[in-house]
Amino acid sequence: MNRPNPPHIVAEAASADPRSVGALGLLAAVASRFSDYLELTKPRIVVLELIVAGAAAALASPQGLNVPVVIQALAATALVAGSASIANQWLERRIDLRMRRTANRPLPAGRVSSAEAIVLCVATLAAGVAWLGLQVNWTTAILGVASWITYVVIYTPLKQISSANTAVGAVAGAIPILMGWTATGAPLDLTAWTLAGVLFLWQFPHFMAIAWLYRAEYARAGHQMLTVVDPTGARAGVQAITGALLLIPVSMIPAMLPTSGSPSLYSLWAIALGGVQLALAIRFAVIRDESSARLLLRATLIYLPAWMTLLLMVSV
Ligand code: HEM
Ligand SMILES: CC(C)=CCC/C(C)=C/CC/C(C)=C/COP(=O)(O)OP(=O)(O)O
Repeated sequence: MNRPNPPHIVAEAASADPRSVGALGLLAAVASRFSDYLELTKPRIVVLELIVAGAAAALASPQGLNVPVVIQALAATALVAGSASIANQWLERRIDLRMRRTANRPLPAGRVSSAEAIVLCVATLAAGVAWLGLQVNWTTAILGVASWITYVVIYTPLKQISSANTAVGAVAGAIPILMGWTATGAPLDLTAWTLAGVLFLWQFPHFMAIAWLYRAEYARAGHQMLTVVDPTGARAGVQAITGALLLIPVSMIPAMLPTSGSPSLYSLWAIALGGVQLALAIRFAVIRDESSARLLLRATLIYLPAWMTLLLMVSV
């Protein structure tokens, strides 16, 4: 809201019709407000969650996807996930001021008020849960509430208390893939739990790289991340490797199930993808410098959509 306009906009505005300036100014104000609200929802995490949930829905519907229902499930999941991130940022609005990465977020920077954030949080949660329950099914709605509670009520305060927070956050982060599955009406079978298992394990290499990159900031904020508890990074390296390693056999399970079309092709690619991620986790654990952490983080962000694409390509 308080961002100054670039000079060319100010100059153009000065010579324009006052009515159009008013309209333009209003439009700019609305757009800026909307972008602050959007930022509160951590949209990039939501988008990746929706990609994996959408892929899970496709995998759960070998007979063909019920597109209108799945689109509604994804939109409603985005509302619930967005609400969780708003609640997380509201709870951490003072703590976030202590980290450069988060200090300019809409709440700590004062661009959005507490009252606005609370209204948005409650409205998106209520709309998302009702939408899921009434238009999709109540199993998916309950999973959404479970993920919201795990993230907001357990994970967020636990960040200040114990490095076990990451495992709890990983549960919250893995639930949306189950939501994509149940949105189709399919029961939670071994394949569904396997997908959730991969997403759960994936978060260890993903986050240990981040925990290393921002270890000084986390320490300043009082967050008990593993790289704060053990500043050498050795334990973070072990957790990154453990997650990346266990993920390979778990990601193999779909190849053994009857729903899989080309098991050997799938296995080969899944081992290759998981292998690259594991190699980078080992490199990070051994070197423990900024570039090895950044490379691992980038690899994790590629792994997930690549693995889901692979699953979709080879499944029935
Ligand atoms: C324990 C669980 C997790 C933790 C603690 C965590 C934490 C973080 C943090 C702090 C960042 C920002 C990194 C930066 O600013 O450089 C980040 C980036 C990201 N995370 Fe996670 N994350 C977790 C799980 C997930 C899950 C489940 C997803 C989605 C499936 C996800 C998707 C992303 C994406 C797409 C980015 C890049 C976004 C950007 O560029 O800002 N994360 N994560
Ligand atoms: C349907 C539903 C409720 C889905 C929830 C999905 C979701 C928001 C997953 C996030 C996983 C996670 C632990 C992110 C890090 O938060 P952080 O607080 O460590 O990140 P920060 O330091 O950037 O705030």
